Amino acid sequence: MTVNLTDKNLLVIGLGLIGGSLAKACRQNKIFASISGFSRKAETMSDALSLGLVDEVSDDLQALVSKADVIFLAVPILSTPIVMAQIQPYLRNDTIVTDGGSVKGTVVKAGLELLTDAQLKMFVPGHPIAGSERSGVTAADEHLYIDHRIILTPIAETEPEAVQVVSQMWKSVGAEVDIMAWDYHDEVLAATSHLPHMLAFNLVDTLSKQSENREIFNYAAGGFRDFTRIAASDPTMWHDIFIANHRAILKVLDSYLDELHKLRNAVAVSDGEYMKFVFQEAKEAREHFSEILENRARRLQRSATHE
Ligand SMILES: NC(=O)C1=CN([C@@H]2O[C@H](COP(=O)(O)OP(=O)(O)OC[C@H]3O[C@@H](n4cnc5c(N)ncnc54)[C@H](O)[C@@H]3O)[C@@H](O)[C@H]2O)C=CC1
Ligand SMILES: O=C(O)C(=O)Cc1ccc(O)cc1
Repeated sequence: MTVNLTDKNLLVIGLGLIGGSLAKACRQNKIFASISGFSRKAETMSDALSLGLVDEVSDDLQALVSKADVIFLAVPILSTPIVMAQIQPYLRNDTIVTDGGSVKGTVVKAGLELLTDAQLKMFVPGHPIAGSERSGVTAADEHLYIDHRIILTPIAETEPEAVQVVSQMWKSVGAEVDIMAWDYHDEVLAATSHLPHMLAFNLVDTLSKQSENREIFNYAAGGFRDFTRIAASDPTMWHDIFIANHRAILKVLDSYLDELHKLRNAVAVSDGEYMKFVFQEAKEAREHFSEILENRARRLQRSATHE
């Protein structure tokens, strides 16, 4: 079912990479009747206005929230409960509240604690699996979400109609929407996103502290260059993610450390057979992953040509 968003107002709170990109894409594609923006710093709000990301900004959060039909929260994950508490008194019962935070447990918990029963019906936690190491209002990119997945994690109280509106918003900017339970989301993302970021921060920090290894940055190519890109991600955002999802991250980190120790021992005793076994399994996993990605690209291509 297609939902009409063209008579609705979108309010984006947090005008950085994720919020700014959604606002810009929705504005350029004329998805909503109007797009309002709010961010902590006045300078970010005036930049968002002059960069054409939003139609209006204001420091009057009450007025913005009162007229919003859909509110997208795109602030660091530990700031999300604070912002939710600020907007809650002004939410209408038909205003949809959604977000883009990388950890869903914290957002779901905040919603359950702060929102009324009526407001919970309109609560649709979400997470775009799209982004980069860049942050801030100037990083906003209207193409960011094209062909990327968005995970929505509605709770038992969420009305299907609210999920439909949020799905429609994301599809309108070129994304694909998946629905998942919030706790499963946090476990999956701990493994696929949070652990790799931890390894990148740790590896780049470790090597940069070894003065004799400074030279290696001059020769950073291929794999290590990718690690350095990820290690340039925003420290506040990742501080919040590691605190918010620590239980799931520790679980996957511990099993990773066990496997790393086994590989270390194989290197120590030159157990080539074990090494080859691990490398071969990893290669096969990557080939399987590439196949999934290619099939997905073909599927997206087919649905684009049929539209
Ligand atoms: N950067 C990425 O690649 C991705 C980030 N996310 C999630 O999206 C959310 C936003 O991340 P980014 O856009 O990358 O961060 P960002 O740093 O680019 O933007 C965040 C914005 O929120 C503002 N802000 C912070 N606290 C605020 C408050 N209390 N009230 C109002 N505004 C406030 C900041 O001033 C900034 O303008 C985070 O929860 C993050 O986990 C999700 C997917 C990808
Ligand atoms: O830059 C990268 O490689 C990313 O992985 C971006 C990213 C960061 C955080 C998320 O929650 C989702 C995507």
